This record gives sequence, C-alpha cells and structure tokens, in this order.
Amino acid sequence: MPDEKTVNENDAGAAAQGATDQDAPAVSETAKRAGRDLSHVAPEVGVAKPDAILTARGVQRRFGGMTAVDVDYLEVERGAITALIGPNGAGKTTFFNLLTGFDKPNQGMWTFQGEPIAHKSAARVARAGMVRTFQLTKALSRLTVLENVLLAATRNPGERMFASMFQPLWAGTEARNKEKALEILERFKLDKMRDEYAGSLSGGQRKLLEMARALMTDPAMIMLDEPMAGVNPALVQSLLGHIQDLRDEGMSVLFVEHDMHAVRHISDWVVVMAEGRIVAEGPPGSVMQNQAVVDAYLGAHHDTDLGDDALLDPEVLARLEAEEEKR
Ligand SMILES: Nc1ncnc2c1ncn2[C@@H]1O[C@H](COP(=O)(O)OP(=O)(O)OP(=O)(O)O)[C@@H](O)[C@H]1O
Repeated sequence: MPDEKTVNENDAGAAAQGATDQDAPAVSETAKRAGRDLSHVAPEVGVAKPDAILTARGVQRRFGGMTAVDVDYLEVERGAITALIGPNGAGKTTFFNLLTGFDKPNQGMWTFQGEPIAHKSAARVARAGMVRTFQLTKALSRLTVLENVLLAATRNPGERMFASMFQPLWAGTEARNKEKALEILERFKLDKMRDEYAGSLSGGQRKLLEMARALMTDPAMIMLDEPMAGVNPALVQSLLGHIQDLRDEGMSVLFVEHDMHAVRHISDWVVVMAEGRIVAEGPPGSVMQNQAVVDAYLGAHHDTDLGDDALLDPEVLARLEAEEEKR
C-alpha cells in the first residue's frame, strides 16, 4: 500500500501548515521552514530563495562551438527537494557535473554553504558536504553490498600511511564505519543482502545502494542523478519515500530526473533547463503548465508526459504491486 506521506505532494509545506500524519517520521525544522518559505517565492528564473544552500552565477561550459550550459543565476533552497528537469541534451548532466566538481566550467562561480567551490575537485566538493550518487560500475558490482558502502566512507585514517602506523586508532574508525554502514543498510532494507554481490541487486535496490553510499559521508546536500531510472514501478513509491525522508531529516536534495510523476510528487521546487539555459523555475504544479516549459519539451520532440498522476494513484499502485508479487 502506498504510504500516505508520499502520496501527499509537498510534504514539507503540508507539515508546515500543521498536517498531522502520525506514521510519518519527524519532519526537521529545516524541512518545515523550506516548505513554508518556498510557497511565498515567485516562480521566476533566477529568483532569490529565503535560505539558499547553493548559489550559482554566470556558469558556462562550452564543448567546441556548442554551449552546453549557460546559467545566469540560480539559488537552491536549503532543506528542500529541488528537481532539475528538461528535454534530452538540455545540459542537466553537464551542469550537475560542474557543480559537483566532475567537470570544469569555462566561466562562472558558485558557492555552497557560503564557501566558493567552483573549480574545486570532486573530492573537495564532497568534503564540503555536497555528495552525488553514482551508478554502480562493473568494478563495484563485483564487491558486496557492505563493501560498497564501506568504500564510500571518507577520511578513513586507515587509508593514510602515517595513521596506519597507529593500528588501534585505525581499527576503531573501521569498526565505527562498519556500524554506521550496517545502520544505513538497515534503513534501506538492504541489510539482509550485505554479503551479496552488488551486481545481483535489482534496479531499485541499486538506487538505494547508491543513496546508502552517499549517506556514509553525512552530506548536507545530496545530488541524485536520475534516481528513478531502471526502477520497477512497484518500487517507485518506496524510493520516493526514502528521498522525502532525506529531506525531512534536514538534508537538501537536488535531483535530475525524467520521470515527471516522481518530480511532481516529491519536489518542493522545479528548475527547468533547455538548450543550456534555465527557462523556468517554480513549484511543480505550476511550472509544468508554464508555456516556456511546454515549448522546450515540444521543441525537442520529446515524448515526456508532463504529468498526470495515474502512476501514483493508490489503485494503480496496488495493481502493479499485485502483478509484481505474482511473478
Ligand atoms: N564531453 C562532451 N563533449 C561534447 N559534447 C558534450 C559533452 N558532454 C555533453 N555534451 C553535449 O552537451 C549538451 C548537453 O548534454 P547533457 O548530457 O548535459 O544534457 P542532459 O540534459 O543531461 O541530457 P539527457 O537528459 O539526455 O541526459 C548535449 O548537446 C551533449 O551532446
């Protein structure tokens, strides 16, 4: 059965207005504030947010003569779920790669929690608290689920030669990391699969493992790259619930996604890119009605359904779940 919490759109906003759902985990003050504050923000490109965790200015990335990213100004709200959408080739992944230090801009700057992090390495960005998920590579598929999560732990002094001379210190950190990894695996219901090869996980479980790996570093902001891609429809609801939980615990979430149903249901704010630029931003309900957004998708001959809610209708979900069980 779908969880009440994920069926309601804009949970943080609902919670802020005093909605009571006794089954839902506690919603952090940050998330409540983000939901409440964003409801007063004008849906305009480049609009200032009440409490921005990330601010980008004049970001450009060119490949030869083609400008893949040309973002004048963007603020991303702290403690909110922000979706980055747009037709194929809009520049979403390139922008994501730039922000997280996996690519370098031709120009532009951005700050994260007030700290300038443009031109910094991916490792440095991660240490600052902005962590992105990664698709399971072939090499990682051959490690166990637990090994995958442990590998994501940062600042393990055991990795440093000097500290490795102090075995007890190193051993203590390893034990703590393992305890933490097991807690995270339990949260995502992957604990029973801890010793299985990661390659044997289903599409949805892989997405959860990617999130689990990111959580090992206690990020302030988690960047999810197409979290719904390759996920069985019956698991979509649960995955959406996990993403909302991250937000409700106070984390900021920025995700690139093509699945408009997911975008509509969990996003507090949606940013739309087309041809490298941001063409619209606003709450999910209104932004998808925006003419610039409709034009961007139609112009790209895109067949994306900009969002009826059929997939997340409880009856449709119950049928999908029943079909899944019969298999
Ligand atoms: N390394 C590269 N070299 C040359 N062109 C590139 C490179 N990376 C991306 N591009 C081009 O930049 C543009 C933006 O690509 P990008 O992958 O960022 O778009 P996207 O919005 O993520 O698309 P999709 O939704 O299909 O993943 C595209 O025209 C793409 O071909």
